Parts: sequence; C-alpha cells; structure tokens
Amino acid sequence: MARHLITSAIPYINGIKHLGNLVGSQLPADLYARYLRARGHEVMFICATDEHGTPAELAAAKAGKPVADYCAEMHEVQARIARGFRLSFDHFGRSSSAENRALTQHFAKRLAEEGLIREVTEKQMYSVADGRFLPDRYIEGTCPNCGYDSARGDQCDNCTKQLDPVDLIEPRSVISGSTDLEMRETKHLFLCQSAMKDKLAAWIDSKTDWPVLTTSIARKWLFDGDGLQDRGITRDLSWGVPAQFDGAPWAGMDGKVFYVWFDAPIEYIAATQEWAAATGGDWARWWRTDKGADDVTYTQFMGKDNVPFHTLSFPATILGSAEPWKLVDYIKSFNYLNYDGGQFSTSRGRGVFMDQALEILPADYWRWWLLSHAPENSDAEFTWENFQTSVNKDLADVLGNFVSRVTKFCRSKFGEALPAGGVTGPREAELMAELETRIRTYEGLMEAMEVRKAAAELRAIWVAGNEYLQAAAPWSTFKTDPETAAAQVRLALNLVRVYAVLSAPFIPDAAAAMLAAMGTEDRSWPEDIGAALAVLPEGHAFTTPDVLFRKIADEEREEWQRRFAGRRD
Ligand SMILES: Nc1ncnc2c1ncn2[C@@H]1O[C@H](COP(=O)(O)OP(=O)(O)OP(=O)(O)O)[C@@H](O)[C@H]1O
Ligand SMILES: [Zn+2]
Repeated sequence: MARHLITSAIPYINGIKHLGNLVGSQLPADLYARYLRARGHEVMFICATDEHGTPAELAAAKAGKPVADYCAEMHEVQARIARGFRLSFDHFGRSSSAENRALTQHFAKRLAEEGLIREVTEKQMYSVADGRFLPDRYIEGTCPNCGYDSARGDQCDNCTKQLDPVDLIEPRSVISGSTDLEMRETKHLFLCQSAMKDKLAAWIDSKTDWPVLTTSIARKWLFDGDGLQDRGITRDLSWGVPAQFDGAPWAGMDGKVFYVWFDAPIEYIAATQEWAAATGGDWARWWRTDKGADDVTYTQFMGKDNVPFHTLSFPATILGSAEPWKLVDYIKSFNYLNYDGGQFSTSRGRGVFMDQALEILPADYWRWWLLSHAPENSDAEFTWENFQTSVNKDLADVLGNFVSRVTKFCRSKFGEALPAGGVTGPREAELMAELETRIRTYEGLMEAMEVRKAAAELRAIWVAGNEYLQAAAPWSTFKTDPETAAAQVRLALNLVRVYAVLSAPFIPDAAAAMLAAMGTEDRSWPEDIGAALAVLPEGHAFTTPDVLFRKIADEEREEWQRRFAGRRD
C-alpha cells in the first residue's frame, strides 16, 4: 500500500463551471483517486474554490452582494454540483479560509527572509472618481488590435491578444464607467523567480516521465525571450490575503493583498489543514517531508493554462521557502475541450455547464463521455452527435445490454439466484485469458493516467463479455444442456460484479447499482480472474436491475442541441 496525495486545479469562484473545466482537472483527478483507493492505497484527494481576485469582486458587485457573502454562496453551489458529479474529494476547501491566509503570509515571510522578494515601484491606472487603482479586469476600452470596444485591461476577448491597461484606447473604469483615469505610482512585492531559474530548470529536466504538454509549457516560460521573469505577487485590491509580515502590515504595502495566483496553490496545503481541523486528521504527514510525507506520491491535475503556475511559480514558492514541504511528483495536464465548433466560455456563457448537464442526464453519462474523450494529446470537441453515439453504443448497447441479458435470462430459466451445476469449457478459458490480459493492461493505463486509453481498454473488457455471451448463447445451450448453461450464466453473473469493480472509477453510480443488483458489497479487485469469477457462489441471490443506461433519442438530442446553442443568461 502506498500513500497518494492528489490535487485538482481549484475552480474559480465566479460562476458555475463548464464541462471543459470539469474534464480538464477535477474529473480525471477523481478517476485517479477512485482507482487508487480501489487498489487499496491511502489517498488524500484535495480540491477547493479559488476565491480571491478581481473577477470575484466584479461578479459579487454584479450580483449586488458583499464579496464574502457571494463567495460563501458560490462555494456551496459548486460543492453541491461536485457531489452531483460524484467527485470524491476528501476535502473541498476555500482559498479564503483562515488557514490559507496564515499559510500564504507565512510563505511570503519565508521568501522575504531568503531574499527572494523585492519591492518594485510601477505605474498603474488610477481612477480618480473611484478613488482606487484599477488592476486587470477593472478597466475596459477599445482593443488596439481589433477595435473591439469591450476589451479588458488584461486581454481582448474578441481577438485574444494579451493587453496591458495602458494599451487600451479610451479606457474606462468598469466600476463607475468613469474615464477620469491617470497613471500613478504604486509599489508591489515581486517574487524573484529569475533567481531560481537554474534550480527550476534542473528540476523540470529531472522529470523525464512527465507529459510533454507539461514540460514544454514549463520550458517555454523558462527560456523564451528573456527567460523566466520575476512576478508581482501583490495587488491593489481589498479582497484577498492582506500583505502582512508577522501579523503586522508589510512596510509600504498598506491596503494591498497577495495576488490570487500566489495564494491559490498554497490552498492545496491549507485545504488539507482545513480537512485536519474538520476531522482531527494529521495534515503534516501529507505535506511535510520531516513529518512523514517523504513517502507520499503527489500528483496534480490541471488544464494547460494553469501549467506555468504549477511548474514554476508554486515550486519557486515551495523551494524558495527552504522548508521541508512536499513538492509535486507528477503533473498531469490537459489540452482544451471545445464546444460544438467553438470554445467553452464562462464569461460568454457558451457551452454546457455542470448544473445544466445534471438536469438532463445522470452524472455517469457525462463522466463516461468526458473521460473517454479527454483532451490529452490535443484539443477535443464536444458535439451532441458524438455524445449520443458514445452513450448509446458504449453504455447502453455494450455494458447495459450485457447486464440486462444475463440477469433476465437467468431469472426466466433458473430464477434470481446463481444456478448450480455444470462445468465451463475452452470458450470460458479463452474469455478468461483475454480478460486477464486486458485487465492488466487497464491497470497499467490507469496507473499511467492514460485516461482515454484506459477508457478504451475498459470498453474492450465489456465487449469481451458481450461477445462471449453471444457466442456461448446459454439460451440455446439451455435447450439441450441446461447444466452447461448454468455454468455459463454463473460465470456471466460473476462478471457483472467484476465489471462493477473495474468500472467504478469511471461510472460510480452504475457500478453501485450493479453491485446492489448482484446482492454483494464485495469490491475486491480482480487480481486473479479465475478467483474473481467465483466470488459469487451457487445459490447466491441477485435481483434483475432496471435499465442501467437508457438510450438518447434523436429528438432529445436535437432539443438539447437547440437549447444549448445560445448564451447562458
Ligand atoms: N475548455 C477547457 N478544457 C479543459 N480544461 C479547461 C478548459 N477551460 C479551463 N480549463 C481548466 O479548468 C480548470 C478550472 O479553471 P478555472 O475555474 O480557473 O476557469 P478558467 O480557466 O477561467 O476557464 P473559463 O475562462 O472558461 O471560465 C483549470 O485547470 C483550467 O485549466
Ligand atoms: Zn482585440
């Protein structure tokens, strides 16, 4: 048994997440956590909401609520939807927690003591009418590149060009609409990432088994242009972790907070402390290598846009602190899932969002499609046709059909208990040999986090059962040789249990329904297929389950296609 720490990129608080966010971080992390638990490992699976920063303030203002109230409400909404998708976090924390505030301030202090923080005076846009600086998205204006009239201070949503507030034509305050803006001097703390460049580069070089997507993004930031740059870690905002040193205001940093990208990854640790506070557990044995975390394997999951912060900025914080914190061992990153010919977008309300998805179909349908089409080696695209085909073929025609055929046949000829008598022959030996090989392949792919390939192998395992049933045809055998038919059915019913165990990381609800139907709570992993297919003995009672997966009809698919074509309000 090994110990595994798993974190998913923490979803931003300003709205309900879309299916792209889900498959790019939380869902594959959950798959991995569930698989490792099923194999008997000790797992700590952490996620949280990312609550600080400008977009949270803006969203709260739009909703007419104080930002702290808004975040508390949205956290509950996201937690509820996460439960709906069966995301099995050990703790779903909040980056605005007291734990994260203390830990973020602690890291800043340690970095300063190590000489890795410097003060920089820079010019920033100040709104006279609002009496405050306007960072990032608080400024809008016309894009100098494409002429779009609502480009934000950090980026143009229309042409995607990265911008500086000073680039905007006719800039205005998002808060008041005022154009009475001027450049004023302001001071900020910078993390000296450039001083750590060689150390970080050597560390990345040592990670030869990481996905190329992860290491290539890290190297781009390390070496492109002038190389890794120092980064501002404070902002002129009120909503965030106050820039304090040892509980007192940081000299010259009155009224400033740490930048959201500084405190967000620290929340992985803080959320584990939140878990410990709630459960009485020991967080340090997961995070402090001097307190037992040296045997922990730590894996992070995230979309590609989060990679620079996890390969460089956060490790700079950890390494720079010169304290024995656990560093990440493996970073699994994802490309983007697109929606029907364009991008998923929270700000533009484009695509299918997690709450809407659960309104129309159970979690397992989405989990299966998303994971079996995860954007691993390139971007992937969600289309309704593909979703319909995949659900109907894989889940209904293959897995659902297998379970339905064998249980219904047994009920009609032998009753709802595993029939006695008969022996299996070469056909069954062949099936077992194929399953043995495929299950070992499946394990290897799950351990390597090859999500799409693992899904394909699992499907092949289901197909093998179906093909066996088709060829053995116990319904025909029964007419001349009921004993042999009984042995075949016994094996197939045991295979339903094995399928439940193998499939649970992908489709936990269906797996639970299959185990319930088989009247067993035995979730033991099929280490040896012969033994696994004899777990349920002769005479063991089962129930014939309701339809495990229903098919999606063309009319439904068309209706959803229309319903989700526009913009979410
Ligand atoms: N289309 C996508 N496909 C896959 N992963 C994505 C996609 N968009 C965002 N992600 C990932 O989802 C996770 C959560 O993202 P976050 O809540 O910060 O939203 P975001 O990146 O601002 O996305 P958006 O701008 O669409 O709201 C991150 O790991 C991010 O990289
Ligand atoms: Zn533009």
